[in-house]
Amino acid sequence: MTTLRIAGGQVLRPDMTVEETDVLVDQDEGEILAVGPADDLPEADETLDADDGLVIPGLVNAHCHAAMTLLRGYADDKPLESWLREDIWPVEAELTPEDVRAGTELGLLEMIQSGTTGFADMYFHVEKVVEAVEDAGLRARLGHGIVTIGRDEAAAREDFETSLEIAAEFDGAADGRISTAVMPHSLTTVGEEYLEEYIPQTRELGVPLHYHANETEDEVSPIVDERKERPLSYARDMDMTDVSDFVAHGVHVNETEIELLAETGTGVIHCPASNMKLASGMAPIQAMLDAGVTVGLGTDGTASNNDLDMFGEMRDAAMLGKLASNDASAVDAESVVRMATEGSATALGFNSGRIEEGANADLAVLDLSASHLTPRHDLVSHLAYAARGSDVIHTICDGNVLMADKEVLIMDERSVRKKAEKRAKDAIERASN
Ligand SMILES: CSC[C@H]1O[C@@H](n2cnc3c(O)ncnc32)[C@H](O)[C@@H]1O
Ligand SMILES: [Zn+2]
Repeated sequence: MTTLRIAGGQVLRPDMTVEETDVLVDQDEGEILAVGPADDLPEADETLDADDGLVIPGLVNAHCHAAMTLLRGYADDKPLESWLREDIWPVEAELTPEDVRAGTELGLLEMIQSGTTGFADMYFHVEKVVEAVEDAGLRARLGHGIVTIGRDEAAAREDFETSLEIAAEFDGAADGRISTAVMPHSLTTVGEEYLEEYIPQTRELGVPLHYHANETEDEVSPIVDERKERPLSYARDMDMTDVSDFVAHGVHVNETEIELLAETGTGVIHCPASNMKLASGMAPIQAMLDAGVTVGLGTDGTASNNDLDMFGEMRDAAMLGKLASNDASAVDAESVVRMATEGSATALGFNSGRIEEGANADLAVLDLSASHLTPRHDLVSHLAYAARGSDVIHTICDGNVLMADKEVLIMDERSVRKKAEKRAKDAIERASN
């Protein structure tokens, strides 16, 4: 057995207490072997110094489109519908498989540098996303996003079938770090006839569903007008609210839908920065937490955020949650730290997000010596309100050190950035011709 010790740090435990202790990792199994004082643990093959640092579970970005790093800053300050149709989709139509690979690599680099070790991704050319994740050493639930509106029947069927094939082919890839889901884009961009036909096949395959739901009012009202029922009630009718399923956004949900989410165990991935930037609305997160809904946290794509820093997302979630509830005690520091760790991991079906024996060895270490983290009254407060992705010094996933002392070991940072820069410019140029 090859072992790694993360030594001398303050460690965030699952009950949100912080204790000075060491973490011992079995690198072959990619699991945490033990958490305990240095003197009680056996010697390890390798040691990572966490002195003056805070050891946390690797953050889990439970909804994103990693390759959209290519579109960061390309189209800002517009609402969802026109942003997608006028700006984003025309460029995405030009993206080649190698563009998706380059954009995903850039996204993964940013994740590693900011302490994210796991994520869920909905995109296309997913075989390239798989390659990038395999090489970068992260953990991910991946899927091909299905859109049927505006497509003829053959193309719509092909899209759904691609999603099923991708989910079947890559589930368990990269030694189990990659799992999959079938990913209809949303309840308004995929036709009912296709959901009726293909959701039973998804269930047979045994993978979860992931889709955008109740993101904007404009997305809710056509469903309510046409069907006289709420979107998530329609989703339940379509067998799309299993305990393994998770929806992105859940901004415009009413009390009945919150109950439905809690009863079925369907996860909700809160994306506060995207919701603010696209002016989609304020999700009732405290009400969902009170009802017992599994709530995770995601950045969405970098074209609507504009970064993949989960520390920023925690802060945004806490701030927006208070505003939405008109209550300063709502969505407190502990709640957002839980969302970004255990909540997201549970929604995605990962055995991560907790530093305890038997959990995946997915970890991040922050340098606490920065002026913006001084004094240290409450480290959970610092995680939620004061820390930044750039405070992360070490990132470990599946027991492997991906970044040590801020040096990314798994990819060549400069060439990843250079390649993405060129491919982004070329794709936008092709789209404007
Ligand atoms: C078909 S692959 C996924 C698809 O989703 C688009 N997208 C990015 N952000 C959002 C969002 O907030 N709501 C809905 N759709 C979004 C992305 O551009 C891809 O086309
Ligand atoms: Zn999205």
